[in-house]
Amino acid sequence: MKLLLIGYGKMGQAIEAQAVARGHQIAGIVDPTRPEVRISDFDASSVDAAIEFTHPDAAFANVMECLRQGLPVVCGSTGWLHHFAEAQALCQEQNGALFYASNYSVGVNLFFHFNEYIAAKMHQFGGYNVQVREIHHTQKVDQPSGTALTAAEGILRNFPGKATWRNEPTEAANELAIISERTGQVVGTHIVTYSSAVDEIELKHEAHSRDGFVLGALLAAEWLPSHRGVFGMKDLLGL
Ligand SMILES: NC(=O)C1=CN([C@@H]2O[C@H](COP(=O)(O)OP(=O)(O)OC[C@H]3O[C@@H](n4cnc5c(N)ncnc54)[C@H](OP(=O)(O)O)[C@@H]3O)[C@@H](O)[C@H]2O)C=CC1
Ligand SMILES: O=C(O)C1=N[C@H](C(=O)O)C[C@H](O)C1
Repeated sequence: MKLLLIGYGKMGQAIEAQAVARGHQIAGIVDPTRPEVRISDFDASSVDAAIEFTHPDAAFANVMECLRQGLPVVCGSTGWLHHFAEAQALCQEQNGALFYASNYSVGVNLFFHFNEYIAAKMHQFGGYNVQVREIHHTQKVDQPSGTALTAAEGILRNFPGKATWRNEPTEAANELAIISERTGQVVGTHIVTYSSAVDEIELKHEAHSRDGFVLGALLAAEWLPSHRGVFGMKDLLGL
């Protein structure tokens, strides 16, 4: 496949290495270090899929540009989902293809799945409070992480005692606390804790490297060109 990489930081560079190892060609790399290369230089005749891992302030414009150029786009950037409905609308209007996941790791998507099941059971039996904690490297610009937000949304859908989330400890029973920590080079750790007066249950995902995110993004890029619409990891993994 011919892939366009948008963003050539930690994820973009890791994706390039695994993509080449899987037999793909890199049709172009769009990044501030290469101002001469633009998304508008590419279309469906030169690129099978674009993979976007940039910055919360850049992702929306990049995704919109890909859709306008008729490029299937796999986006992993976090912190821009307040614009997601606009991207969905353009995708539908253009009969395009957009894939988004706050986390491309297969393990994290199983973690989301089990977390929703546990949240529903915990609420059913009562007596438990719940909290989300995420730990990342100090270069991360958005907070809470996209993954923590997806986990929190899964809890809010299944644990009716919680109505909203707050990115700090909270005493309000109807608020779900998301605690964010930034330290060292931590790739990404997410912990959901259910605690009662008598015990505690923890669901934890710890990424040992970026390889799991990269593999998931490449699987999405290989799957997306034969589909039309807006998709996520549940579609890819059949969860
Ligand atoms: N969904 C998932 O599974 C994962 C998501 N992420 C998310 O992906 C994003 C990128 O992460 P990561 O690679 O670690 O970040 P990095 O900061 O290492 O890399 C981002 C790159 O994008 C570049 N960039 C900034 N603006 C633009 C633009 N308008 N067009 C093209 N490139 C641009 C940056 O350039 P410069 O430095 O010059 O600004 C930098 O080279 C983050 O939002 C992160 O949260 C990360 C890992 C997994
Ligand atoms: O910025 C990162 O590094 C990561 N971002 C994603 C997020 O915000 O959840 C996914 C992963 O945790 C790494």
